[in-house]
Amino acid sequence: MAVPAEVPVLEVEGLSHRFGERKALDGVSFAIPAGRFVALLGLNGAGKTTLFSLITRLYNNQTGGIRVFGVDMRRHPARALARIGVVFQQPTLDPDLTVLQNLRYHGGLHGLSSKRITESTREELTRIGLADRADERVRSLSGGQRRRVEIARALLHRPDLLLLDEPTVGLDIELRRQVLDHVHALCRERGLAVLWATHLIDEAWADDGVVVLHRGRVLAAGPVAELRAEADGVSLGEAFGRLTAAAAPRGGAP
Ligand SMILES: Nc1ncnc2c1ncn2[C@@H]1O[C@H](COP(=O)(O)OP(=O)(O)OP(=O)(O)O)[C@@H](O)[C@H]1O
Repeated sequence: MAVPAEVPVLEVEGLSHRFGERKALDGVSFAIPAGRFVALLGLNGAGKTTLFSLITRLYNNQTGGIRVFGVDMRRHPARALARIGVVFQQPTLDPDLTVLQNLRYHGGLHGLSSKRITESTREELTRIGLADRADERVRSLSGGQRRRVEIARALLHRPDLLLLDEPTVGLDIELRRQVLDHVHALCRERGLAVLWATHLIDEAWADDGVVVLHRGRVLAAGPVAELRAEADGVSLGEAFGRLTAAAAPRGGAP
């Protein structure tokens, strides 16, 4: 179905979430258009994983709305979720299965036909340069290769939005750069919208978008360049530091 270019791939509006007395998210709003890489920057406990859990419907949103290409997550969860791919914080590949078996299993869970799984796995493995490792056990791959297989797996059903929750944890500098390069290329070449949660400032590049999440609130959202310009041209790290330092501590338990 053709979608007007102006409809954001992801719209989050006024989203709040509590764990008992603890407010983990407080009126979170932002949008991501097609082809955009957006870094969700936040310190530990900022609410990044809670936000991902709401977007992937692990939790029901209590207040506010989530729309994927205009499809309301609460009213039409299956339609909205079908357009999302997710890479979790913790590795979720089975190390004793081969790369291909891991991918085929996931494709089956998404209800893809055997033919479509074969086509998609071939395409994705070629894209990440691991087509010749398809029949090896995941255990024999490096950390960076495993991460790329997880990204390939998340793309098998051809989603429009890719969510990655701190996907470079445990990777060295070179592997981190490779994974970042790979995901940026997916945005450019395939028009994928990406939400990349991280506490590492340098993972947001100059041309990316950024959402600064702090203690459950969005302190800033927009292009990295705009955020820096508003802070008199300082680095993103400095701008982030100023924003979070200026934010008044919230009442109640953090
Ligand atoms: N299941 C839960 N029950 C109670 N409190 C929770 C639960 N999950 C998260 N929280 C709290 O909600 C807040 C946000 O946590 P969340 O895990 O979303 O942050 P985060 O930005 O992903 O942090 P990290 O970078 O450490 O993973 C924290 O105060 C956390 O303690």
